[in-house]
Amino acid sequence: MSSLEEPLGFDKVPSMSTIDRIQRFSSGACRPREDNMGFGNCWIEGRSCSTSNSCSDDYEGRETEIFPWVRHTRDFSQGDTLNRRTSSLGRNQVTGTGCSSWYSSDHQYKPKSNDRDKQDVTNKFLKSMPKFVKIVEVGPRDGLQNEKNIVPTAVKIELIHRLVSCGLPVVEATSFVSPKWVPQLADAKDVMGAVQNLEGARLPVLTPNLKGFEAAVAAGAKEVAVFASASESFSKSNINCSIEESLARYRAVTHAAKELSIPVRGYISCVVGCPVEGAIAPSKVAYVAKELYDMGCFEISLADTIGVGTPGTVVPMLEAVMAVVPVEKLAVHFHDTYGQSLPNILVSLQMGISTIDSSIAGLGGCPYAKGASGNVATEDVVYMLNGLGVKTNVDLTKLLKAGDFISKQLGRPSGSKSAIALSRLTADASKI
Ligand SMILES: CC(C)(COP(=O)([O-])OP(=O)([O-])OC[C@H]1O[C@@H](n2cnc3c(N)ncnc32)[C@H](O)[C@@H]1OP(=O)([O-])[O-])[C@@H](O)C(=O)NCCC(=O)NCCSC(=O)C[C@@](C)(O)CC(=O)[O-]
Repeated sequence: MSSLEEPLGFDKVPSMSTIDRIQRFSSGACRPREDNMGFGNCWIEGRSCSTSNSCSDDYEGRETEIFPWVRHTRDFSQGDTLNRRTSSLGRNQVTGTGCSSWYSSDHQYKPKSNDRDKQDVTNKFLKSMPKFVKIVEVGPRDGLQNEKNIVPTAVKIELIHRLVSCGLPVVEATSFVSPKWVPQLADAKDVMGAVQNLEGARLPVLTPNLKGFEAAVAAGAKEVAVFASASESFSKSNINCSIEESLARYRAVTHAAKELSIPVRGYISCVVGCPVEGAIAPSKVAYVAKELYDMGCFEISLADTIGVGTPGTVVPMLEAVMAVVPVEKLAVHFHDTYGQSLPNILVSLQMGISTIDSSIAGLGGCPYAKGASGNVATEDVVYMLNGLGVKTNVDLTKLLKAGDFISKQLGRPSGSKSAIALSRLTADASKI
């Protein structure tokens, strides 16, 4: 068994208990870290991209807007069973019409008024949640870059349209990388050309160097992402250069992007484990994060490329990164190889992160990371966030349809557990 086949656990990090760490970070989740605001210019964040969406001020006004699942007043006698169930199932919320089941009010947790201790526990773990989470959908790019059979361009374009119509604020469209390295996305120019004027979502693309950046801009991209690694070995295998060389390339990209007022997101791969090097030190991740932030990336997405992280390793990694980059500039990107994505997302939320990457139907994987499986499924993330009462502005019913569409195109079942469970529920309901 390689070291990576063992879950990376809490025993690998120094003293302080996980709960202590979570508590330390959760109380200040909404506030900028004044002690760390002195570096890293934020020039790139001019447009509508709100990364401070964990703040309730930011959110308050939006509740009256377009959160379809927030409303519980549909007339279910008219047959809107799926919407009813998908909008309420994950939560302690009862919208039922007589069908008594495990999610009825009998099963809600209701602390008694004199039961302050229990109420304190609930508050401790749930009150620190951000009010709103921005989901960055990476399916069309991360999801499709690893497919054995190349997905037709028209299907990619249709998928992007469907995802945007779900209310997802960001849909990563494709990559302007070498077609020799990633033939699956060799049609980047055609995909971008077809969606560049699509409204309702930002559509960033991956660019590994200046050549890719120029091609992306020429094709109509209005936002890009660069992708570094916390592991030397992975940097070599993914982009054929060292970490330092990659940072120099990305400085050239962010410089060119600044001239054109194009926002640049920065990814860091292998933030807890690398397929070659094993466990990665949090300090290495923090180093790369600070470099990307200082060169002007408006957001840093921390990627557990091979999905080996557990809350035991994710918490200290986030702690190290949050010491050098403000929490509202961070996103998390989990692959679900060991089924750890949702617990990892949960602790990330508790630590104040409010931007989550995910992929429709759990598609995904990196062609240069042996053992990397799909990303956490967007449907599962939205289901959990609904359950926590955290807003996303994403319509789960439409999301399920988009997941169904791409799963059928790929000829395999969805990788989303929520999608599978909810589709059974719909099938059962239609028999009633
Ligand atoms: C970075 C390179 C290009 C270096 O590749 P290289 O071979 O070292 O590049 P080079 O500069 O020596 O050039 C070789 C050839 O590639 C061409 N070339 C050079 N750049 C480009 C470009 N942008 N677009 C198109 N062509 C390009 C260049 O013009 C030349 O063409 P030739 O003269 O031989 O005909 C290559 O390694 C590459 O494309 N790697 C991309 C790998 C990749 O896309 N991986 C998956 C995405 S990252 C990921 O999934 C992780 C993430 C983000 O999701 C987070 C996580 O979960 O970890």
